[in-house]
Amino acid sequence: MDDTCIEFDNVLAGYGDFMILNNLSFKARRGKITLLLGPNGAGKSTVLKTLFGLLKVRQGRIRLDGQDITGAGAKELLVQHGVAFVPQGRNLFGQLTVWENLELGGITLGMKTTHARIPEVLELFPRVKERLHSRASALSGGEQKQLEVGRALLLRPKVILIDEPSIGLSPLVVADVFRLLRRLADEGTTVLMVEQNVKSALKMADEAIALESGRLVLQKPAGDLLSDPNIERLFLGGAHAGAAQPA
Ligand SMILES: Nc1ncnc2c1ncn2[C@@H]1O[C@H](COP(=O)(O)OP(=O)(O)OP(=O)(O)O)[C@@H](O)[C@H]1O
Repeated sequence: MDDTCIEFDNVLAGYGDFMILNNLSFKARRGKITLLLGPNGAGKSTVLKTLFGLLKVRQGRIRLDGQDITGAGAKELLVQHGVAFVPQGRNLFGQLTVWENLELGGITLGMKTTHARIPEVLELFPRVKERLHSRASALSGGEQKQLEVGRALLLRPKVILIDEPSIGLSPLVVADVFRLLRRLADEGTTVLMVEQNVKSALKMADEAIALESGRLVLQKPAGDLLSDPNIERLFLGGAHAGAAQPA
């Protein structure tokens, strides 16, 4: 059986007249964690935004479980196709409480279903659970990221797009977030993630995709890349770091 969940087929997309994804094609498997790598500006975040309908696809197709979703908007993707997007940075309503942020996350479900699901989600995040009535802005960075992931999980998504979840978090919290993503994938959720913390992310991911100038330059099992002696040169010092060394 074909286990492709996400498929980019020759996708051209960008901002205004400036194209960032240049005929990008790749596949990500169902129930796996696929990591998007590449130098700054390669188009990694743009892949997530384009998939989530925030950028227009100028050419090519995007498919989800074989269904053409090209041109679908964020709301349709979220509600009808079960795609959740956790963008980079802070995306909570800081003045509202943890509970209120969760209620807003479930707005498309209706309050009855949302209230029934909130306790399930909180079981995953004991520290957030203890602070239900605190303002979201009063939580630590790690707790806020956990709340954002929890808010996305309320919708029981089949696909999670997550952009640099480790930014601003301590290594211990990053490990918690990665463990959670691993567990979700093992339970069948497809995860497509951008992460600068390349070595830690490769340890928990299944597959790695590398972009350069909006094109696919490599797709490999994450473990193979982790043991590749060129990894430092390729992804930790920028794609051209080796070439830039003085003779
Ligand atoms: N809203 C925007 N308007 C115009 N150009 C943008 C916008 N957002 C991003 N870009 C440009 O698109 C290119 C790709 O950006 P993107 O954020 O996808 O890269 P990235 O691979 O995720 O990089 P990074 O690792 O630095 O986050 C960059 O040149 C960036 O300047």
